[in-house]
Order: sequence, then C-alpha cells, then structure tokens
Amino acid sequence: MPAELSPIDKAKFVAAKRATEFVEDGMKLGLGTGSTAAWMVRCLAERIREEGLRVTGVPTSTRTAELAASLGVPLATLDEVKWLDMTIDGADEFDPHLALIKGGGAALLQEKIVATASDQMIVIADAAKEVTQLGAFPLPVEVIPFGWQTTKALIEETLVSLDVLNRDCTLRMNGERPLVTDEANFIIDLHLKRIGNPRQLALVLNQIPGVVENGLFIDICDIVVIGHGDGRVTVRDINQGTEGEDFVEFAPTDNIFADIE
Ligand SMILES: O=C[C@H](O)[C@H](O)[C@H](O)COP(=O)(O)O
Repeated sequence: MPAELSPIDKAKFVAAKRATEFVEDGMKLGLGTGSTAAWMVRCLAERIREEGLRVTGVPTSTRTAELAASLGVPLATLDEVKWLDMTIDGADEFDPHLALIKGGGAALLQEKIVATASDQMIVIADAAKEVTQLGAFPLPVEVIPFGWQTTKALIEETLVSLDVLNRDCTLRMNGERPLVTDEANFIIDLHLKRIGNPRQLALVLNQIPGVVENGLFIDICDIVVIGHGDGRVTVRDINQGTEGEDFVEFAPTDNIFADIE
C-alpha cells in the first residue's frame, strides 16, 4: 500500500468513489479507462466485496479488463449485454456543456462506443480537467495504420481549412514504435490553436478516409463528478441543470490498494 496519495490522486479517488454511489444493484456498467477510471474500478470492486453489489461490467480496454478481472468485477462484452445502464469514465478535458476530449490513454474508440450505448455517462475528473473551451489538450484521433501518413496530411489540410491548426499533428509513439491501440490502430494527436466548433470538427474529422474515430465526446456525458484534493466533490448534472457539493471521507482501505505496488 502506498504511504501517501498525492492531492491529484486523492481528487481522482474521491470523484471515483462518489460516482460509484450512483451504481445500483443489477446494473450493466461501462468501465472506462485511465488512472481515474482505475480508481472507479477499485471502488466498485470494494462495493462488490463489502455489500454484495451485483453488476456486470463492460470494460473499454484490455487494461481495464485486466484490472477489473483481477479485482473480481464480473465482466461481459458489449455484444453480450448490448445496452448499458451507465458508463463511468475519466476525461482529459470537459467544458461547461460537458463536451469532452478523451483518448489520452488511447482508449477513445471503445470508450465512445460503450458510452454511446449507455443510458447515462458519468465522467469523473479532478478539477484541473475543467476548461472553458476544449482544445488545449491535444485532440486524439484513431486512424488505421494503412496510409497513416496520407491520413495525417489530410487531417492537417482539414485543420488548416478550418483555421484551427496550431502545429503539425503527431503520431503517438510507444518508445521507438507507433503506439498500437486495442483495435490495432494508431493515434494521431492534433495540436489545435482553438477548437472552433467542436461538433463540426468531430463530424469533419470522421469523414476523412483512414480516420476511425476522434476523441471529441459531444452530447454523450450527462453528469460530471469533479474531485478535489481536500475530499470535496462537485456533482454537475447537465440534464437537470443542477450542481451540488459533497464531501467524501478519504479513508481508502488496504484492500483498495491491492493492485498497487
Ligand atoms: O483513453 C483514455 C481515456 O480517455 C481516459 O479516460 C482519459 O485519458 C483520462 O485519463 P486519466 O484519468 O488517466 O487522466
């Protein structure tokens, strides 16, 4: 068990813990990917152990699948369950409309499919992820490896025509080699000077041959749970137009650190 969590990890933990309180017995649940989503999987596993909560999780990456399986969270594929009650996932940025940039962990494709197939998407994030305008975080785009350089050039041309390109797009690397996603694709990160119209950008990007999906999630997220390092959580519901503040006791048990060195 780590001696002390950093304030940012505490913020992620409290957001994740609060979000798992939305989970009800019998739910089919999309399990997001990333460091914040990993806390959610740990908190969920704790509820399963302690309360006998019954859920079926649909993971959005092999990483999440391995973590959830190792902690005893029952899993199924999306094709087995077809539709989900809720997805809980992290984000790289969220704006006042709860539009998101996702894909910093290269899992955006499965994440978008799973979130879209859910009645409700809850995003969990530390407060630093909140922005007034998306786009400071490089926008990840998943492309097929065939002809990726041509696809990248077409993306850049499109961004120039929309007057949003800041500097050349970059192929995401894993050491010396291109990073390969769970779907055996590559990721191109887009460096934007501004997002422009995110809805238009998302549509235009997906029309470029070779592009599989982009990391803009628009009108998908319903609730954001924002964690703070002192244990406060802000719950913002875009459909209800409500915002409330809570406090989550920061008392993680030894069990919750079981998979952490
Ligand atoms: O591809 C990865 C996902 O979209 C993550 O949910 C996102 O990058 C946030 O990750 P983290 O919680 O580690 O900041």
